[in-house]
Amino acid sequence: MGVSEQGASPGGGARARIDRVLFREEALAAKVRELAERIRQDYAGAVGAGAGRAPLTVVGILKGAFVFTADLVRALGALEVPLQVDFMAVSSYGSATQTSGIIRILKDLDRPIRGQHVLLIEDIVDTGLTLRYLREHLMAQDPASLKACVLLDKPERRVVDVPVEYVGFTIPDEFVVGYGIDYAEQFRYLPYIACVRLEG
Ligand SMILES: O=P(O)(O)OC[C@H]1O[C@H](OP(=O)(O)OP(=O)(O)O)[C@H](O)[C@@H]1O
Ligand code: HPA
Ligand SMILES: [Mg+2]
Repeated sequence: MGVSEQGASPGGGARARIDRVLFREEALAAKVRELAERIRQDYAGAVGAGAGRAPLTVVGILKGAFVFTADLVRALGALEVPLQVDFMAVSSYGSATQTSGIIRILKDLDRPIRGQHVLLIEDIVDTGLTLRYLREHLMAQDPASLKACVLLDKPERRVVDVPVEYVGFTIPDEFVVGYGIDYAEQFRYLPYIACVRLEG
């Protein structure tokens, strides 16, 4: 496994090196299947067409959640959960390991979500600022329901309270990369999740 990968940051951040693997590909795949099964059970009878039902729209948050979203929607599809996929792109970290605290919407939803069940998909909840912002933004559009599914939860760094209905793994206060998650745009392509060590 390429745990000694190394790269200079094009975004001007420190050099970064993969330190240790937290979750291997197999562990991530098993967690995705487990989350999909929980979601299937919770939404049974509520999504799709027919009396008392509403469509389910999964909203993947780019860029960090692009891999998780792709895997989760396919796991839900394998369980025959009908859904539509939309994306938002937001950013607040730039090339740093500390949030700027300013969340910028780079891309909003393509289609209205009014009256639909919305499942927001995030890679990580850290300070909670991004998720809180997104929940408020989506709730203002009057969905039938709104839940969040987050692969990684780093509770030690939380600065705002925000509900998270589905959590994959709880992790310690370390900067992580891989499986869509970056440091200064590096390492998103790694099939595993690892801690990164900054040098210089
Ligand atoms: O809980 P928070 O402290 O707000 O941090 C979590 C957010 O930070 C990262 O996104 P980032 O802004 O780096 O953009 P990206 O998804 O394009 O990598 C991550 O993907 C989450 O969206
Ligand atoms: O640990 C992290 N890694 C990458 N991006 C992040 N955004 C919030 N926390 C993290
Ligand atoms: Mg993100």
